[in-house]
Amino acid sequence: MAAAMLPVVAVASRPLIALQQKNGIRNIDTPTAESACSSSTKFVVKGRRRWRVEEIATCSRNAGRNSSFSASVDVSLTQQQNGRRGLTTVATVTEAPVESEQEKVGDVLLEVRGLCAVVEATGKEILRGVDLTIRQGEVHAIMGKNGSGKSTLSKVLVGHPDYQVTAGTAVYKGENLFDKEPEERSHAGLFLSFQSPVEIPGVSNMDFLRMACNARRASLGVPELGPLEFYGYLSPKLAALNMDPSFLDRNVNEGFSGGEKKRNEILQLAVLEADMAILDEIDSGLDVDALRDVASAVNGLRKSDNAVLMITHYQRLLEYIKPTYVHIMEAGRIIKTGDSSLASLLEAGGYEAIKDLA
Ligand SMILES: Nc1ncnc2c1ncn2[C@@H]1O[C@H](COP(=O)(O)OP(=O)(O)OP(=O)(O)O)[C@@H](O)[C@H]1O
Repeated sequence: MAAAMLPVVAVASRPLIALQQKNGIRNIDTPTAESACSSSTKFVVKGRRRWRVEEIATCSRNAGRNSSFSASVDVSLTQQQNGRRGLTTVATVTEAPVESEQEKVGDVLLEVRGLCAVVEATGKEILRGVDLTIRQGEVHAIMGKNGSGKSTLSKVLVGHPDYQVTAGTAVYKGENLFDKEPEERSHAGLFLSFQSPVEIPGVSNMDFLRMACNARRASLGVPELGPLEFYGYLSPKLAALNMDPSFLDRNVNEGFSGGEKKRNEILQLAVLEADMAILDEIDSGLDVDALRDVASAVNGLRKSDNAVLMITHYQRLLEYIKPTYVHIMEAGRIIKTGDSSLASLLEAGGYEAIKDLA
């Protein structure tokens, strides 16, 4: 039986996160996971009865996502009967990135586990076990067929009274989100832009925005803004959205066109400087210019310590606001997660195209 102690060369010291044995080689022992990829590591290769392992031929490394590396360990073998030489890959090793090379990964902002929710009035189950982790600095997009539960998820997270949580957890900034009243969630920086923003007759947009802004500032322990100061704070945000100042004097969303309502939602987001913005179909009903304005305003608000969760049906929005992850929701669950290529696949081939993806 061939057995050899093989030095693995030229692989930096990184924690081993996966070792896959190839080509019929069994029992590749690594001393410890930690040292598996260090230059002094020796693999014990057994199991090729008629082949003698000569030496490591190559040990190549490829950069992968998140600065991880995969190493392919090749050895040259000699067939004992006839001396024929061959080359085979005996293992692929996936290494975690060393600390200095790691992309900055933000702290977890929102962690949802096994979330189930029903319509309060009827008991109809809509969410059937949603799992979702959102870190600071990330943009998540949720796509899915009509009626799959996307809006319900966003409304449950902000505490909409139409829904009752029946199972699961949601931890936001380390605290149980469901222990908080909707208002407290908002003060804690959770923001939902509604798919169909409501009109508030009798309340001027300016007063509404200042009230919301000051409530958030009070909860953060920073001084409230008077009318003049607030106008100074608001003006650049209004300009970023290409909104006419006359919108401030009108009642909240009253008589606004669909696109104007969406811009107004993002103006609210900008004023509140939310940490976790949930944007439910902000692209619906927007003309091309409005979509660009709204998307660039959202991009302008992104920081390393906040995050965005957007619900959309179309890849178009994701061309402007680049997602870190794209999730597909079906029947009240997230059934697939990937990068923006998932949205491209969906756009090209519909939901049928992603049905069979692993
Ligand atoms: N308050 C409610 N009362 C009754 N049914 C509801 C209620 N809220 C949601 N539903 C139902 O739950 C399902 C999911 O609705 P939801 O709005 O979350 O879907 P969605 O994925 O956002 O759909 P769309 O892409 O069409 O906006 C739908 O069948 C909807 O009719």
